Amino acid sequence: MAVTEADAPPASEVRLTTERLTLRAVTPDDAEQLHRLLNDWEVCRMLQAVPFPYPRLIADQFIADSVSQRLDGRAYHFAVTGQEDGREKLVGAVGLTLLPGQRRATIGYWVGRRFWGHGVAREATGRVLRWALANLDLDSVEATVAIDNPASTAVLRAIGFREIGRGAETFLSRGNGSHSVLRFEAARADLAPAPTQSTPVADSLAAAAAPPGLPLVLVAACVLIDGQGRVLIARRPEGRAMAGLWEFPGGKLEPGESPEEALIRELREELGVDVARSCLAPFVFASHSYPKFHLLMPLFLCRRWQGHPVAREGQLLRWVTPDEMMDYQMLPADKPLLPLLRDLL
Ligand SMILES: Nc1nc2c([nH]c(=O)n2[C@H]2C[C@H](O)[C@@H](COP(=O)(O)OP(=O)(O)OP(=O)(O)O)O2)c(=O)[nH]1
Ligand SMILES: [Mg+2]
Repeated sequence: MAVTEADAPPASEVRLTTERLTLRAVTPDDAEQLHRLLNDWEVCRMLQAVPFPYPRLIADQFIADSVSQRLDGRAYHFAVTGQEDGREKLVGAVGLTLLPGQRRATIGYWVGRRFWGHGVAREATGRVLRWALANLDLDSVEATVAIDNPASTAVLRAIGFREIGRGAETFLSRGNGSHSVLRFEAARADLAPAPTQSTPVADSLAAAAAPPGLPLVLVAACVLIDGQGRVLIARRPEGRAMAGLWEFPGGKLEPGESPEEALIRELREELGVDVARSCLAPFVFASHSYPKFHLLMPLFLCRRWQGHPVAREGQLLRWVTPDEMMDYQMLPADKPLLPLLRDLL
């Protein structure tokens, strides 16, 4: 998919933090510590592609490969570091490898033995997973765990991975033959905090309009159209439900608001632009059942506004032609609307 991230920091420079840890690109300076931590039978025997003993030369080679893979966007190997006596200390690594052309990736991780039992794998791997689903063109991430590795299985389940099957794989450190493994997968819905709030307006309509049991959520959204017939789309940022998917600017109605009022407020909050009510033309609406709520979303068109749209809420913005828009992974409710928009423009 031809989605360039020119206005986002290049993924090769990504540095992620958690409460206790920093995750950054592996560099040649990590080789010595990495070799010391990984050249440990208890660590190696759980990793498929790591021999035991683990020669220093292979550590150097792994680091050189991971630098070039990161630059090409093929894989992201993070050094997981913590602070000890005021100094940065390597504690483990997390690697994410993209499966070309598939919107899927595999993830793997290890933690040095002396750092076991502190939730490092869970904290670091969960962080990379959330970043990846929000910022790379992915819909799911897979992991494989040796059947005799219950600690790692628990890590994956805690992060939100689901078991999807069993299989057999070779493990370099364990010699010939294949060994039983469990396969896991995590998609956006396994991570995202489900949006639960609905407005009083929505609540009062819910019984009539939504499928049984699903609260109705009212959202107003807008297609901003520029002088060249391009439309503005936004990528939902990390931390939001369905992060990483693209949408039209807008948001939920607050109590007492009309859709137009909500939209004028949202466009100011999200993009810093001012829109007059008379410049909002109703176009179509989306009616879509998500797992936890039913969405009813009027979509307006707008060709005139004041100010230059800027991302005020950490979202990524993109002006796209209607044809280009088809290459973006839009929110599920928006998909039926796209051909209508393309016909219009
Ligand atoms: N803005 C917008 N929301 C959409 C679109 N398609 C679609 O399914 N939605 C859904 C995603 C969300 O569940 C919901 C909008 O909720 P939101 O979380 O963005 O709402 P908001 O901007 O008011 O943000 P917040 O204050 O609740 O954090 O509508 C779309 O094209 N634009
Ligand atoms: Mg919004």
